[in-house]
Amino acid sequence: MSIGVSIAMPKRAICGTLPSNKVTIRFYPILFAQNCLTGWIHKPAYAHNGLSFPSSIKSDPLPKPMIPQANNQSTTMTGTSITEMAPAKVNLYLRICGRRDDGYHLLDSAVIFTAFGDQISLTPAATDSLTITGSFATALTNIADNPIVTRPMANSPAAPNLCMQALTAFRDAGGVMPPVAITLDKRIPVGAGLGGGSADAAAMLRALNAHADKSVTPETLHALATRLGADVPACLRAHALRMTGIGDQISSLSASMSLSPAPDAHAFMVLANPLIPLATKDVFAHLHSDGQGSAGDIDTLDISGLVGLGNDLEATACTLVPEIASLLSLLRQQHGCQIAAMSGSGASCFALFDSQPASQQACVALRKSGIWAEATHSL
Ligand SMILES: C[C@](O)(CO)[C@H](O)COP(=O)(O)OP(=O)(O)OC[C@H]1O[C@@H](n2ccc(N)nc2=O)[C@H](O)[C@@H]1O
Ligand SMILES: Nc1ncnc2c1ncn2[C@@H]1O[C@H](COP(=O)(O)OP(=O)(O)OP(=O)(O)O)[C@@H](O)[C@H]1O
Repeated sequence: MSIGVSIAMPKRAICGTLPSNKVTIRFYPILFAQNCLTGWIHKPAYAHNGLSFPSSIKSDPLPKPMIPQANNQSTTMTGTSITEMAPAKVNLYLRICGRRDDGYHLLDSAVIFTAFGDQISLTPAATDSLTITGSFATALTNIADNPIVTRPMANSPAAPNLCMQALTAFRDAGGVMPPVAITLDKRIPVGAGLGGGSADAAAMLRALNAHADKSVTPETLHALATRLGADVPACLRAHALRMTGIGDQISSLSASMSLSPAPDAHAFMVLANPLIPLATKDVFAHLHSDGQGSAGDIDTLDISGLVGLGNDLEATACTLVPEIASLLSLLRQQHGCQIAAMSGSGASCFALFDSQPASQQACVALRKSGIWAEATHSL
C-alpha cells in the first residue's frame, strides 16, 4: 500500500497566538472496494436532509449521540457532511488504586466533559483522508518544528492519528463505512490531560456507528474504545462518569450528586495549560507513590468536594513539569475561583468559578500571561 501525504502549513504566528495550520493526509489506494464512491452515492439519502451518507439499518440500541447542540443532538449534518463534537475531558479527582500485571494502573476517577472540545466532520469521498485544522494541528504533525511544544513527546507523531485508528478498528470489527474524508478541528491541546485524542477517537466511533452501512453492537463499540485508549470508553459516553478499572469500567455519577450549582445550570470553569506536553505514559512511569486508593462513597459530595479528593498523579506531574504548580497557584489567585486542580496526567489544570463572568475574566487574565486558557462549562 502506498501512502500519499500532502501538507500545507501557513506560516506560524508566534508568541501568544497559536498557529493555524491545515494538514491533509490521504490514504491510497481504496482499501474497501465494495465501498466505492458510486456505492456510497447511490445509497438512499439520509432522511433528514438529503445527506448522501448511507442510511443503515440499525437493530441494536446504539449509544445515542451525547453532546447537546442546537438540535439537541451531538451529530449535526450540514450538506453532505456529518459533524460530531469531541468534548474535552476533565478528571475532577483521580486516585490510583493499584497496578495490573501488564503495568496499567487501576484508577478511581470522576470525569466531566466540557462544551469546549475538538470537532470532527466526515464527508463522503473517493478515498479515505484526514485533514487537521485548528490551533493544535501542528502539534499532531510536526512536533520538532512546533513553537508551542518545547519538550518532545514520548509518543511519536508518526503513529496514525487516533481518528484513522478508530476508522480502521471500526471496519476491522465488521462495521461497513465507505471511504470518508475526515476533518479534525484540533482545539484541545495535545498530550494535555484533557483526553483530546481519546475524545477524537470516541467522536469518530459515535459518528461512524450512527451513519455506517453496517454498524456494530454497543458491546463491540465499547471493546473497540477500550483498545484505542484507557479514556476512550468514557469519552464515548461524554457525560459525567465515575471510572474505575484502568478507566474502562464506567458508571454514571449518582443522580443525587449535585454536579451543577443549580438545577439545569452548568459548572463554570477555566481550562489552562502551560503548553508543555506531558505524556501520560511518562507520568505513570515516574509515579513515586502507591496512591490514596479508592475514594469510596462519593454520593454526598458536590463538584468542589469531588475536586477536593485530589489527583494522585499531580505530585509526579509537577516534578516533571514544575510549571504546573505555578499554574495552579495562578488559577487559585483569580477572582471567583472556588478550587483548582490538575486534570488527568496533566499538564492541564482547571478551576471552578462561582459565575460565568468570573471564569471569563480569569481566562482573559491568564491569556495575558501567555497561558493557554479556555473559559467553558460542564455539559
Ligand atoms: C490518566 C487518564 O488521563 C485518566 O483519565 C487516563 O486513564 C489516560 O488514558 P489514555 O490517555 O487513554 O491512556 P492510554 O493511551 O491508554 O495509556 C497511555 C499509557 O499510560 C499508562 N496508563 C494509562 C492508563 C492507566 N489506567 N494506567 C496506566 O498505567 C500506560 O503506561 C499506557 O501505556
Ligand atoms: N487526534 C489526536 N489528538 C490528540 N492526540 C493524538 C491524536 N491522534 C494521536 N494522538 C497522539 O496521542 C498522544 C496523546 O494525546 P492526547 O492529547 O490524547 O493526550 P492526553 O490529553 O494527555 O490524554 P489523556 O488525558 O487521555 O491522558 C499524543 O502523543 C498524540 O501524538
